[in-house]
Amino acid sequence: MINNIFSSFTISDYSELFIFFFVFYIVHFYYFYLIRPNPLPGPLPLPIVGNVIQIGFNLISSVQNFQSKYGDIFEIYMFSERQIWLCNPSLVNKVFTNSTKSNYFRRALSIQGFKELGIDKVGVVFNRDIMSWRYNRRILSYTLTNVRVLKESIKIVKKLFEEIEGYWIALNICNENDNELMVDLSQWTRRFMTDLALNMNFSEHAFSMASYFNSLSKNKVQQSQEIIESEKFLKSLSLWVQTIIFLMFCPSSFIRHYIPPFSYFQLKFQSNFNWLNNAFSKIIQKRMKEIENVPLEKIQTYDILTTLLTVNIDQDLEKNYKSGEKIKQIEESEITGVLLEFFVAGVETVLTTTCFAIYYICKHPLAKQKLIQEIDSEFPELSSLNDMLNYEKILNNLPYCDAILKETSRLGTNPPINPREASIQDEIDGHIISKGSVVVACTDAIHLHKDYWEKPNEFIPERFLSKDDYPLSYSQKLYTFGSGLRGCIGKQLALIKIKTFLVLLLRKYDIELVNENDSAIGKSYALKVCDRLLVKLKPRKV
Ligand code: HEM
Repeated sequence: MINNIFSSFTISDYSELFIFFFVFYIVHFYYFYLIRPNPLPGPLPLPIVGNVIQIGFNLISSVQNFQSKYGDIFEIYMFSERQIWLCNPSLVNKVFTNSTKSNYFRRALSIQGFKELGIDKVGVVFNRDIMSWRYNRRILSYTLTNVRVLKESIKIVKKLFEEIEGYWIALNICNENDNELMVDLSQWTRRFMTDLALNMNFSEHAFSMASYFNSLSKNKVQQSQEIIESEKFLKSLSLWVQTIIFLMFCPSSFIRHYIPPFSYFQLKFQSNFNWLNNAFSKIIQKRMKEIENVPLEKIQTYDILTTLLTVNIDQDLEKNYKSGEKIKQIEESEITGVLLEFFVAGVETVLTTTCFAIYYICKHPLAKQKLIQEIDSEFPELSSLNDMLNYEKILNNLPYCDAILKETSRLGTNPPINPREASIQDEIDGHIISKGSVVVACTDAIHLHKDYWEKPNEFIPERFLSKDDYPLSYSQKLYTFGSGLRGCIGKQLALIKIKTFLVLLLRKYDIELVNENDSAIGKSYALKVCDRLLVKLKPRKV
């Protein structure tokens, strides 16, 4: 019977049917939109895509536009998901609380693609299993704040800085006439921080600086098998970061698997993920064998992998472990997950902060001068600079450098938003937040809020030093590393890496922007990025 009805249909009947269903869908969509519970101001969503088209390719400026139109709290539809965006420090206290009873404990990343790869159950960043997250976080916090690991990071920065200087010298930076060299510091820093992360994670030398040097110089570093392998590994890691972004912004499993070109990317990313897992597994197995029969006190490598593998026999951790539970060894699949996360969370953030800081001090000569004075007075002997660079000094004796980094990351907040999920029904600023809602702390907007920051768009590191001139408690409103239970566990390590790099660079080189009008801060879809930082470097004569 139904067959008979359809077979009698003409093309115009099909068109009318389509139009009918389409109009029905639109009316249904807006009817339910208009009667939604707990409405907030916000842009009118379109069916299926929500506000994605209004946001376009620039999330950061869209937040600013929405904030100026709708105020500090508004709603956005990412496809069909309603999200509540918060752009005021007074609204995010609950999100960033330290309380273990936090209602916003889970990061809002219930993403089908993450489930398909299994990364929603390992590590910490994307882990949605609270028990496993809690266990991993404790072990990782211990690892990333371990004094031996932090001291080791200073050693590796020094070693890699010697390597980078070698390339600069070969590129003729230090010739006798003191000719200065023009370098794109964003490219060099990208390679430096990537090699640093690989060194820190595995104690394996990486070659992305060498390979970059080869692309610039006629006198190439020998293209060994190691360089080629390392390049392959680094490309694969960069694809991995793209995988995460792809999965976050293309949530539909059907589209990813069956609709070109998404299906092409899905396949490419999946096989890259398999390749990386395999590569990590080989490294982990090899290291396990190396340390198998060595007593803990004899182990001299303090990279992150070794620390994770020996965590169950480390007495310091046992002492800190209050619950009395026995520490079990962290599993191989977990270690792979964790190390992959560190590349997503800990490379781009570190390198952009470093580049932005250099950019801002070049734009603000007075701040540069104060920073150089601080560094010179702390590390007076250039000849013995390497011996003087120690953990305590880097950590505690550079308050102006700390203020510069705070101000830099306030203006260049990365990531600019922090999405969390409400675990129970709650209330923020008199608005009901229903269970499961996604609440987004817009940290970039918070850091530029005109009611909370004096001259919010200006670079004033002093605001983090002087309580008299700047009466508001600024540091408490700074969420560059997040805050509370899900706050960044790599903060100390990141600061040590960046500060050591800055000390070495500024103690040895005069640095200026090639073009004063260049802006180092570019924008990708969801991150502030530094694609180009052209500077002139000249060895200092002190
Ligand atoms: C300047 C550099 C860095 C910045 C600006 C930064 C920023 C952040 C932010 C904003 C969060 C989210 C916090 C929250 O939700 O409250 C975070 C989380 C995290 N970061 Fe960083 N980070 C940096 C460096 C690093 C490094 C070097 C590592 C590791 C090697 C790292 C590992 C992590 C991890 C594992 C988390 C997730 C913690 C959890 O979910 O429990 N970060 N980071």
